[in-house]
Amino acid sequence: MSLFLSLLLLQAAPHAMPGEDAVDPYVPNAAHAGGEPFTGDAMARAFHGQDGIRRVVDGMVVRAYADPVIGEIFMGHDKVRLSRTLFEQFCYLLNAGCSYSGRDMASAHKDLGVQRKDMNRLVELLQEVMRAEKVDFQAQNRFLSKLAPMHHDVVKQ
Ligand code: HEM
Repeated sequence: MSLFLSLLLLQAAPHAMPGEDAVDPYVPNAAHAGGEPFTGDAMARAFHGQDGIRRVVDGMVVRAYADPVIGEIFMGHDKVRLSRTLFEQFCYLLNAGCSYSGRDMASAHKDLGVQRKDMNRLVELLQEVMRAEKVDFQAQNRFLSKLAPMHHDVVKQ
């Protein structure tokens, strides 16, 4: 793609990083993150700030794409965008100073056919990376509880 076209697309989607595929237009909204952020800075500190959250997200994304159980669902989807929007979402929910610019959970997952077992597997991978990041166990569980209600929008009913 020419530099001119890349710059034009970046202007049309102001949050997008170079190399991201275009998605259908939508209006960004904090409610798309699927939950209210924690209050105070305890959770952000437990995840070691934005640098720690970045390590957790990148570790989870790498594991998800390579995973024998759920890798197939991720294959062919834009890893650059997913890494960015997932980071924004986690950082927003953990009250670590970000806003979320991605799609709502129902729209982002509507054609993926995610099943309960896939959700369980992703949670296992997230636990693995939170442990590697040495996130306090109680904070891990608080975060998982924040994500849990989103399964209604993620898992195919
Ligand atoms: C609570 C659990 C989950 C959360 C919080 C979550 C969060 C997200 C976010 C923030 C995005 C990006 C939205 C955007 O860029 O506009 C996304 C996309 C995606 N998610 Fe999830 N997700 C969850 C569960 C899952 C599961 C269990 C799977 C599959 C095993 C999955 C597979 C995907 C895929 C493949 C995409 C890319 C869709 C696309 O490119 O159009 N997600 N998810």
